Amino acid sequence: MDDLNRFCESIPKIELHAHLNGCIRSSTFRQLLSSPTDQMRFDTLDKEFPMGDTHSRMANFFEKFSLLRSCITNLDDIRRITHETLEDFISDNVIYAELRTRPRSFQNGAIAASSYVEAILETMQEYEDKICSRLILSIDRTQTLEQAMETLKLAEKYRAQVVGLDLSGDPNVKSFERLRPVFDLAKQINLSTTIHIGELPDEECLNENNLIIDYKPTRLGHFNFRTDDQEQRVLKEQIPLELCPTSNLLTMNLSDLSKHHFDLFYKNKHPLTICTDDSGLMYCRLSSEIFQIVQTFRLTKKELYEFMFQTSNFIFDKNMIEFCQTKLKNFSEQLNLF
Ligand SMILES: CNc1ncnc2c1ncn2[C@@H]1O[C@H](COP(=O)(O)O)[C@@H](O)[C@H]1O
Repeated sequence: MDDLNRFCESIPKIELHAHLNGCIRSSTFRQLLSSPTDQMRFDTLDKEFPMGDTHSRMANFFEKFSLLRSCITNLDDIRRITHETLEDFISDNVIYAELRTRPRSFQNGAIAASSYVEAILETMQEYEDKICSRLILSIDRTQTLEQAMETLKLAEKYRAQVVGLDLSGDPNVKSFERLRPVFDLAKQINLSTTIHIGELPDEECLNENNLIIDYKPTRLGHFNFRTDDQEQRVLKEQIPLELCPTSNLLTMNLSDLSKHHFDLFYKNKHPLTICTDDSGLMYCRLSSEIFQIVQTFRLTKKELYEFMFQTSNFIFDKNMIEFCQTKLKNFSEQLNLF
């Protein structure tokens, strides 16, 4: 492993865009789906992502997601996934992580969505001395306004560890306008928000981008497809962007990372963070995502250090900014970096 790669591994890292059920290790998925009749499900997950355009890639992506979610059937499963996800981030020197998930109930509602959230929060708490982790609750684009409101209520109930609200799911479903009242309420109670934006190149998606930018969430996810005007607005408003290289490359159907919009926003000194999105599904780690960016866009060690430092400014739990910055400063002093 070369020096730069090692540096990307050892630098204290911040992960701000990781979907919990997208982080399931494939070995765990296989164990959870242990019945022989599950061969079809294994085959679906093993299928390579199709070549095709963004729409067909996205369809395949979401088919895989519903499979991953289907293997979590009780609270022990979600505790295990949380535990393994945190272990994986710790082994990659991640010091602060915001995980996101859509609350769900089990056994036809006998086990409530609040128990799902509590199981994750308790597991996070067990790891507090090894990694600082916080939870973002996701609203899925297909959900009703009432369901979304329930998620907001859960976020309020567990406010100490739940630090934000996310909108995600199949971008073919344009639902921001319908769900906006919930996001307006989130703003009123000072709950941070992050919204997936610009995941498809179609006109409807571009139209929805305008509504999302008008709302001005705390952070935006991906922003793969956008108009020049939308790009300028996000730059002007300085809305931090969560970029996920492997995931973006795959869904945007880009031949190589040099065409990724990291370049444009980085050159404009825009607030940015590099994230994994779905490390289990994409077989990626945060250090390798960062390494690819550093290598492709020729960032120096100092630039990467500064990049990580600026990322710490827009984590949702503002009480932990100092913690992240101290860890980074200690790292640079130990290595005599500057
Ligand atoms: C291109 N990337 C993406 N775009 C949009 N939504 C995504 C996503 N990656 C993941 N999700 C959303 O997160 C859910 C899994 O996490 P939880 O089961 O809630 O923990 C997926 O079902 C999907 O709706």
